[in-house]
Amino acid sequence: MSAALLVDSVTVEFGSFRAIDALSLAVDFGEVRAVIGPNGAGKTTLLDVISGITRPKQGRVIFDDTSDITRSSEAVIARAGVRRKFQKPSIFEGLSVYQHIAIGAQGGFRRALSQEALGKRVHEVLEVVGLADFAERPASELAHGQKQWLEVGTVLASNPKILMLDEPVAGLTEEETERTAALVRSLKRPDRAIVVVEHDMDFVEQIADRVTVLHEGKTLFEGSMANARADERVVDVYLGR
Ligand SMILES: Nc1ncnc2c1ncn2[C@@H]1O[C@H](COP(=O)(O)OP(=O)(O)OP(=O)(O)O)[C@@H](O)[C@H]1O
Repeated sequence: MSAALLVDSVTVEFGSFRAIDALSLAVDFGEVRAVIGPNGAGKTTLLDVISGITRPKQGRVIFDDTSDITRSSEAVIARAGVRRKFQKPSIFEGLSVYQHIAIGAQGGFRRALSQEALGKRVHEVLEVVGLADFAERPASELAHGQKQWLEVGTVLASNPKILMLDEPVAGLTEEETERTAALVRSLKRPDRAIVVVEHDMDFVEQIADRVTVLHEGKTLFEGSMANARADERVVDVYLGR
């Protein structure tokens, strides 16, 4: 199996503070990987490095086995198919749900889509994220959970190879969390890797094939969620608190 994403001995420093410390991590195509760990462990910084927002001091990020994206710009990385849903949904005032997804879809293809192809793509995505009945609504009128799904849809519309979700269920109700878990599972594909940062462990257990537990910028544990729960070090620094 080829690695969708290889983080190879990456170090990130902010001044004299080491947020990521010689971290290595490989995510396979077809996999849903959760990255968990206490506040400040370096999870968001890791996503920032992968998406080209933060430059590592050392190390490399390799996409799809061959493509070194360590020094690529955010735009180049996104165009290659490495996409991220940020923690806070970015909703454009005045644009409809449909228009949000359409913007996502147009960003994902090398050539502009025809109106027909675009409409088809947007409707497909609206179905997947459960917002088909809301297409013409102003996105700003959606409930918080629906905004999260809209943001997932906007990213999904570009057909990403690597889909990164930063805290997709923060602030969601139990029912919305269940729906989000079903949504994430439905996005699994043999040619896609999904990386999720989340603090809700029941959600993580439902979606993740494997979890990586970060602590102080290093990997403390990697394996199944069930084994993470049974790992004394993981319980000490994170799960037992
Ligand atoms: N731009 C920055 N400048 C200085 N320090 C930073 C910067 N970004 C992050 N840090 C620090 O790096 C460490 C890792 O932060 P990061 O946001 O990656 O943690 P996290 O695991 O995502 O935490 P949380 O679960 O709270 O989101 C923290 O101590 C944070 O204060």
